[in-house]
Amino acid sequence: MEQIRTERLTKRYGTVSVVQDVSLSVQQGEVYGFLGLNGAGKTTTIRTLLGMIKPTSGDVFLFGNRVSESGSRLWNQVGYMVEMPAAYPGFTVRENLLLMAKLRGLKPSDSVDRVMKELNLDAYADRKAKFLSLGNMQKLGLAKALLHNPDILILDEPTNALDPAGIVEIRELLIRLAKQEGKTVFISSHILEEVAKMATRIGIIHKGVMLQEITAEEFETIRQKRLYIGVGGQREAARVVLADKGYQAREVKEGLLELADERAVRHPECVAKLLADAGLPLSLLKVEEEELESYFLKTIGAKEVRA
Ligand SMILES: Nc1ncnc2c1ncn2[C@@H]1O[C@H](COP(=O)(O)OP(=O)(O)OP(=O)(O)O)[C@@H](O)[C@H]1O
Repeated sequence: MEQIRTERLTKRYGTVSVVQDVSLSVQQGEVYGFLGLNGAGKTTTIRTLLGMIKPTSGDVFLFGNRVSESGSRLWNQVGYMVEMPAAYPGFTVRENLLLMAKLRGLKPSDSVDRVMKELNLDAYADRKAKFLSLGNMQKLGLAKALLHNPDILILDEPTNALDPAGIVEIRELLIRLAKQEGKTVFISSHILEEVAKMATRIGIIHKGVMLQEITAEEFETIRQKRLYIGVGGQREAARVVLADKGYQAREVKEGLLELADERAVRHPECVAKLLADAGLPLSLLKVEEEELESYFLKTIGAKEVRA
């Protein structure tokens, strides 16, 4: 079931298109990773999804309802966090959540206890918001977004201020919410690796334009793999042996050669044997996937070349 859809969404400020003809669709239970550099148009897209700003043209639908025509009813089923969350600084974590629960007309104790547990905020329940670390502030923001157990979660850079442990925690929480509870999660990020670890689908936006939309599986298969071999001081000798069998090798740093062809990546043992037989034993042999960031930048770069 489709939960989020934009149709040729465009937002212009003056003559500048900050978001240009973005069409995307997110099904129930998906974690959609909306990936782009700073200024790519992620926050603007998210704000239009949430009805906070009006599109210049195009449409936004949540649960099949056009956002511009839907009343406040819609927001009972949507949780969101856009940019750095705010909280009442003099209130404790629990008080902030109780207040939010009250505003949402929820039975406070149940929902507040549940989200504090989900986000491991129990230990900070009685700490005033102004004394929280940036990461815990962000968790408080997420807790507020989850308080009413919404079906759609829309989160702008949700792991921005978190430490590595916090990132893993939030990632696992979001995956669980999607997989086990069927929630639909839309998150923006500028870190490909982060998105790749939790998203079922990834949309890459650059300069307001959607460049590519791929599933997590497609992403795994199109990422280039390379074979790295350590040849010590025998670089030239190794190259000659490899070239003789049709392998192209490039030196990436001293004594380390990189082979990009599929034959080498699929059968590194053949490469190792070939060199060992030639009296050139390897000090290292490993297959590595392309750096995620480089894939991201390549995708963006390709667009720039075409433009
Ligand atoms: N109200 C506005 N008036 C004019 N330009 C704006 C306005 N809001 C955003 N922009 C511009 O739109 C572009 C996209 O901004 P947006 O915040 O959507 O990007 P982003 O991908 O979310 O980046 P970031 O991660 O930095 O928030 C930026 O160049 C920004 O300066």
